[in-house]
Amino acid sequence: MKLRGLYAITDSQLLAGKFLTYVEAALDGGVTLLQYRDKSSDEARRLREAEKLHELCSRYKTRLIINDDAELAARLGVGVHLGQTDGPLTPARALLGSKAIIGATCHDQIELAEQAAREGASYVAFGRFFNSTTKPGAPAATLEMLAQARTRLQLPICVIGGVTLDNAEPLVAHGADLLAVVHGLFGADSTQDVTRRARAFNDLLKYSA
Ligand SMILES: Cc1ncc(COP(=O)(O)OP(=O)(O)O)c(N)n1
Ligand SMILES: Cc1ncsc1CCOP(=O)(O)O
Ligand SMILES: [Mg+2]
Repeated sequence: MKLRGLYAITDSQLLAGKFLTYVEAALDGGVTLLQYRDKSSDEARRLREAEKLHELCSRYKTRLIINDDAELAARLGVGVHLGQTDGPLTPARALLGSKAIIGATCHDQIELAEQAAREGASYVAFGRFFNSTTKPGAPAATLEMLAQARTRLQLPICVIGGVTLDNAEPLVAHGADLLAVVHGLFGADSTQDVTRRARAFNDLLKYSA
């Protein structure tokens, strides 16, 4: 399976009161991966929301990824995204099986990505590339690092952090396969604009590979 396209990531604050309508609008425009990212510890709500997203993703044939929580991913039979402090990849792979999509945060370090590849990651994520209101303190990565990573890694490369329609093109030109976006997608004023943005992100990835 080729992992290339828009990687939409939910944000519980930004999507308050419009969670499912905005997510469905994005799916309508085309989403390769959807990540459920909720940093709260309300486990019951997290399970409920993840189940709803799972249903929606099944309808749109989009793969769901759970941020941070391999146990919840296993419960739903979906993928997981793990940061450097979210637990090791090898047991997550054993828990979720060989077909699950498992992503790893690598900040700006190609060595972390090479290690993640050895441990069975399905894609590696670098960033933040731009200022991010969602995660302002994330370590900064550069286009030069991305180009280097492209030459050294066989895995799909995901880029994250302040990605918008106005700044995504150089990321694609330097080797990104997946554009991971929160505000640049869900910060729209209407569902119609979310769908338009999703289509436009996908168009950026269509013609180069
Ligand atoms: C696609 C993608 N890339 C990076 C991250 C960041 O993961 P992490 O460093 O664990 O930070 P949190 O998102 O958990 O705050 C991500 N979630 N998704
Ligand atoms: C989770 C995460 N990791 C690095 S930046 C970031 C936030 C991405 O959100 P936005 O697209 O709004 O900058
Ligand atoms: Mg994490």
